Amino acid sequence: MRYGAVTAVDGLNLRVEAGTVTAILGPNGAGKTTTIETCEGFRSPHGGTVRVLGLDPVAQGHLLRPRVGVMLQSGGAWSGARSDEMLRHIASLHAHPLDVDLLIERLGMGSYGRTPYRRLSGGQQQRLSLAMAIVGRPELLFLDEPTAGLDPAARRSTWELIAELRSSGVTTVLTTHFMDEAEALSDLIHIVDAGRVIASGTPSALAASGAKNTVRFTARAGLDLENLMLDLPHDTKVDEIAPGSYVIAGEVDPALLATLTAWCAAQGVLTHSLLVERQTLEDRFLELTGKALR
Ligand SMILES: Nc1ncnc2c1ncn2[C@@H]1O[C@H](COP(=O)(O)OP(=O)(O)OP(=O)(O)O)[C@@H](O)[C@H]1O
Repeated sequence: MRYGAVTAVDGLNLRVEAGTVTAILGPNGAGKTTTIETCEGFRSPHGGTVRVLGLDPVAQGHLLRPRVGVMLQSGGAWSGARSDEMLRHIASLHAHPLDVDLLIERLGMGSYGRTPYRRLSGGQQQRLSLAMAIVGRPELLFLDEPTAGLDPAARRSTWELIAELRSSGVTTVLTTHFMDEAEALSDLIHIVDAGRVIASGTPSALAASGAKNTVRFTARAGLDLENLMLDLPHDTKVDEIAPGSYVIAGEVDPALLATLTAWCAAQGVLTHSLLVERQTLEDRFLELTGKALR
């Protein structure tokens, strides 16, 4: 997919299994929204093949739209329409919509049902957009940053809703910048950068796939680390990052801990604290995509 001279998505391969939640993560400008909008049929790809529920989203959009729910990153609603009116209108376009009153109650939208869309807060607009995406009982949901701007309670209730939809067989593809959200909700995560998928896996497998875990310990300053390294596996790194504060990076397993404590005992060193830190999904994300701002 190109915008003039900018190639936004380039050779991106991605397959989503029915009934699962898939999260697409990536830095700003990575091509997530472009990918989703191409799957929704809003953009015609300049190359490659896109099939959604077996259909071409552009040529067969009329067959696809009734089966798909879409929550855009912003907009998608008439600025002057009241939120309850809008939701009822969208519901009326579907053959078997959800009960609108129940949905309004479920998403806590009752207090602002008569407020025009343009006067809603950012979080209220988000909730209305989510309601509009699911009111038609879609088989497949595309949610572009569904919880951006939501307060913590609304965020959690959105998570619960997505999990319930999954239990009832709905397939969801979402983008997010919240790593905890991707971890909590998704069966599979794809990390996208510069228009390509650069890593895929379950949340736990992805987090565990990169640089190794670390051990931090404190003890007296100035330990003979070269001597310690002789006992540790050769690809292990040991640093004294501040006087008396040490970090070991490498394949952290029970054998490494046993070696470390045995070495300390032999040297007469008492550790004051010893902590094994697991790499998080966010650590892995930053490792893959870099820490520089774009
Ligand atoms: N309408 C457009 N016209 C020109 N360039 C665009 C347009 N939309 C997106 N781009 C460019 O395409 C690239 C991918 O943008 P896209 O919105 O898909 O990224 P994203 O991963 O969704 O980012 P974000 O996390 O910031 O939402 C960026 O370089 C962006 O500047």
